[in-house]
Amino acid sequence: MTLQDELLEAISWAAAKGWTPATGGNFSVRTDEGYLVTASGVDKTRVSAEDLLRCDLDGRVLAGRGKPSAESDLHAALYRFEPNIGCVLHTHTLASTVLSRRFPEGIRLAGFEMQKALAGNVTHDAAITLPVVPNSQDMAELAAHVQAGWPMPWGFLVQGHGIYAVGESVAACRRHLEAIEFLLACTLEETRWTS
Ligand SMILES: CSC[C@@H](O)[C@@H](O)C(=O)COP(=O)(O)O
Ligand SMILES: [Zn+2]
Repeated sequence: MTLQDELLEAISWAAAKGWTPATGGNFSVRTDEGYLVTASGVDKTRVSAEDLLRCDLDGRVLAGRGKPSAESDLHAALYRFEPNIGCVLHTHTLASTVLSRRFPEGIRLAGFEMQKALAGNVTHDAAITLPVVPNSQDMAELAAHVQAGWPMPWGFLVQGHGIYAVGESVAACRRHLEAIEFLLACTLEETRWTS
């Protein structure tokens, strides 16, 4: 399968899960020349190859129709920060939106078997933190918030906004995104018990 097809499949998968409401979310994969990213404002349940733009690592459009994602420059920054990042998947989910507002200092996870789906974790018996960065419409500012908390090997949450998952490949990034979403759903449920 080509990288483009892997990306399109990942977008359809995330959209089918209901993680991209009202055109929310953006998605990219690293290429030889930079990255391939979703166009801005498209319905992620109906994305096709014509809705992807080719960009260089400075975020300049090399080819493609329409405008790149409003958050394309953040994708570019992530690829520049870490040469091992091969894919960036961003979703707007209920749990990530609510919990990133409730816990802006980061979301502590401990005792979940699913933590092992996040690279570098081999046991449930560890406390890890999912970073949360303040939201901004200015991608340079948002990227600076992310850089200040780097490294973030699985991704991060943007406050009141959603999840940015990263991974070495599309498959690894999908695993991180799904694990983060599952761990957040568990945490949201537990937060309800205790509040
Ligand atoms: C529909 S609100 C979400 C947007 O503001 C943005 O955060 C987003 O995820 C999608 O923007 P896009 O420009 O389509 O990539
Ligand atoms: Zn978004």
